[in-house]
Amino acid sequence: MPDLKIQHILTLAELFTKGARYNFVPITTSSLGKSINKSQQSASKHLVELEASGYVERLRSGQRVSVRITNKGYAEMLKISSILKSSLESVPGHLEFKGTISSGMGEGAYYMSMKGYTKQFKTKLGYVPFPGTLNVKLKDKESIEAKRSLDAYPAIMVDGFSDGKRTYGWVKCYPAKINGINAALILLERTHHDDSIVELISEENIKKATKLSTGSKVTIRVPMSAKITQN
Ligand SMILES: Cc1cc2nc3c(=O)[nH]c(=O)nc-3n(C[C@H](O)[C@H](O)[C@H](O)COP(=O)(O)O)c2cc1C
Ligand SMILES: Nc1ccn([C@@H]2O[C@H](COP(=O)(O)OP(=O)(O)O)[C@@H](O)[C@H]2O)c(=O)n1
Repeated sequence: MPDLKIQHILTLAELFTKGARYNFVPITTSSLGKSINKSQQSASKHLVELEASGYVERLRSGQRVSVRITNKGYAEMLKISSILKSSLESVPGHLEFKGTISSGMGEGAYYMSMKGYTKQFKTKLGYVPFPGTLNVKLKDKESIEAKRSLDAYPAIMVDGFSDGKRTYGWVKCYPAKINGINAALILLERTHHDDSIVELISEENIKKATKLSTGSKVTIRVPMSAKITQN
C-alpha cells in the first residue's frame, strides 16, 4: 500500500487536474489550499512532504513556484486508482434480509386486488401479482437496518390514488429474489407493520411455489444499483 495520506492524494489529484503530469505548472499554495479545502499553510506543507518523498518536483524562480508530478507520483496514483476501482466495482450487488415467514390479518389480499393498484403493477412491474403479500419477520438487526436503508435507493413507484371515498397510499417496489423466486419487496406509505416486517409480492404464490409455510426461514436478496437518491 502506498504511504500517501489522503491530503497528499487530494493534492496530487489537484496537480493532475492543473496539468502537472508532464509540465512544471506555476502554483500558489493559497489557490491549491482552496481547491482541496485546506489552509494555505497546510497546502504548502503537503507540497514539501510530497517533494521529500519524491512524488513531485518543485522549481523556484523568485516568488514563483512551479510543480511537476514525478513518475513515482504518477505510479502511486495509478495504484490507488486501481485499488479504488476494483474495490468499488466488486460490491456484492445486493441487500440481504433474513427472517421467517409470518402471517398477518389478511389485509394484503384486499389491497392487492384493487384496480388502482393492479393496473399500475401490470404496467410498472410487467405482471399482475398474486393477490396478497408474503410477510417476513426479520430476525436480526442487520436485516432491519437493511430495510431502513432501502428507502434511499431507487424504486419502482406505484402511486397512491383515491376512489372517491378514501385515499390509498403509495407502494415502492424493489425487485427481489426469495428462495429463488422472483418477487418484489414493497415499502408502503401506510401500514400497520413496524420495521421488523417486510412484505413481498410476486406473480406466484410464494408459499405454494417454495413449499414453505409460516415459521420457515427465508433469505431475500434485493439487487442494488450503486445509485443513491437524495431525500
Ligand atoms: C398494495 C398495498 C397498499 C396498501 N395501502 C394501504 C393504505 O392505503 N392504507 C392503509 O392503512 N394500509 C395500506 N396497506 C397496508 C395494509 O393495511 C397492511 O399494513 C399490510 O400491508 C397487510 O397486512 P396483513 O399482513 O395483516 O395482511 C397496503 C398494503 C398493500 C399491500
Ligand atoms: N406472493 C404471495 C403473496 C401472498 N402469499 C400468501 O398468501 C396468503 C394471503 O396473503 P395475505 O396478504 O392476504 O395474508 P396475510 O399476509 O395477512 O397472512 C398468505 O398466506 C400469504 O403468506 C404468498 O404465498 N405469496
